[in-house]
Amino acid sequence: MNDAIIEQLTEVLKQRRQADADSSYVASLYRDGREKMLRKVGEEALEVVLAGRGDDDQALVGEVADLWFHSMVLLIDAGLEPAAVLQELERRFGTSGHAEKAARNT
Ligand SMILES: N=c1c2ncn([C@@H]3O[C@H](COP(=O)(O)OP(=O)(O)OP(=O)(O)O)[C@@H](O)[C@H]3O)c2ncn1[C@@H]1O[C@H](COP(=O)(O)O)[C@@H](O)[C@H]1O
Repeated sequence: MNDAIIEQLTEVLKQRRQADADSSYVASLYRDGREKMLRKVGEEALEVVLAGRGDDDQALVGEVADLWFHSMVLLIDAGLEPAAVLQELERRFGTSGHAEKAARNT
């Protein structure tokens, strides 16, 4: 498995800002703008929900990959680094969700 895929894909997604929308799907998302990206994220999230109700493991993995991919494009379009999400997960690592929520309410 390629552990560096998020980093590598991030570089490709940034390079695609200069690419031709006719030959690059990512460039076509940048061209079509934020609303198109948000619509894709919403669609892919729904597809994750539908696949999660089914029993096709590969379909679920594929839909989550589509959601992660489109979320990465959104983050880059917003001037953020996908790695920031990894850092946030790392920051949360080891803190129980219940404990974190209780700390928020005190
Ligand atoms: N990981 C992905 C990736 N995952 C999903 N997709 C595309 O996301 C699109 C969305 O899937 P849908 O089923 O919703 O497609 P659709 O109905 O054709 O989409 P719409 O017409 O509704 O926009 C499909 O065209 C998929 O091919 C991706 N396209 C690109 N990448 C990566 O991005 C790189 C750059 O891609 P290009 O910019 O196209 O060269 C590629 O080398 C890959 O590494």
